[in-house]
Amino acid sequence: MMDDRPIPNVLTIAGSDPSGGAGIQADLKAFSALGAYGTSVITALTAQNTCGVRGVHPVPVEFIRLQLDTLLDDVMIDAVKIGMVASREVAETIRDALQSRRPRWIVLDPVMVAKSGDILVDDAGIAAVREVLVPLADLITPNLPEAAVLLATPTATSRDEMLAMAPGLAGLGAESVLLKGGHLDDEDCPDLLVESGRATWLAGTRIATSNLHGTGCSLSSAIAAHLAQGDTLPQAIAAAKQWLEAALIESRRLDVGQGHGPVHHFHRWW
Ligand SMILES: Nc1ncnc2c1ncn2[C@@H]1O[C@H](COP(=O)(O)OP(=O)(O)OP(=O)(O)O)[C@@H](O)[C@H]1O
Ligand SMILES: Cc1ncc(CO)c(N)n1
Repeated sequence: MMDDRPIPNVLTIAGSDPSGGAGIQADLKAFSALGAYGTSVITALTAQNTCGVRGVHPVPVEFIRLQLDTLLDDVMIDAVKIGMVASREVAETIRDALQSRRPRWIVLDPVMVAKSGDILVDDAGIAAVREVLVPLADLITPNLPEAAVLLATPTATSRDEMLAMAPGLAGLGAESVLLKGGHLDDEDCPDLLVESGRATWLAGTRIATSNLHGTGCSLSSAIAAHLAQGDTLPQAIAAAKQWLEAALIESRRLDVGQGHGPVHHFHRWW
């Protein structure tokens, strides 16, 4: 059957994860699994596996700028997902590049800590992301510890405490916020969408798996891929959550590492 629908271009600006479950690698897999053409600008190399992070090697800021300018001078980007940003200089470089050639959609995952508990971005980097990049974003996707750091409040431990964070999160300056409830000690996995000051619960069934490496990266990239194809924000989030739930379930077929393994991004294909 002929299919003439145009395929959108999506960009990830993030760090590399050699184990393939998080960072740039997860983002490109999510874009490809969900019908978007993936491009990437790498902000840092990490030496990590499913058990932990052994090293971080930041890409010099001038070379991040060169990657961004070289790509954006040539390729029209429909949606961008921003992940690991570790310094103010990098945050400002990304802001400047995106302001002159702004994609329709900017999704920001405020990455701070890997699933292993290792720190990827220090306090100064986090402050820079909050001040420089969050106000540019159509959507930010903090998990509970990330939301607590962004607001300088204790980490929410219940749905009521998640709801209580909504006004503060809305005040950070992004258009919308998806507060992810994966870290809640709850039999479900509820996420809270805060859009135009309105908070909506998005239900999620908690899947019993330790394959949780890169769930946040994969979700934000899946949302960007759907937005680039014309979905509204609530449609894109619903579709991305449905895809991630199946990717978590089908991760049982993967045998990757001894720690927190990856999700199965391509479960719809193989
Ligand atoms: N065990 C689980 N079962 C089903 N959904 C889950 C589970 N854990 C997390 N999720 C969902 O996955 C998405 C990502 O949430 P999570 O809080 O794990 O992100 P994260 O901590 O940023 O991930 P990472 O840092 O590993 O990239 C959310 O929609 C969350 O509700
Ligand atoms: C490079 C990279 N980005 C983000 C995360 C968060 O999951 C990770 N573990 N590694």
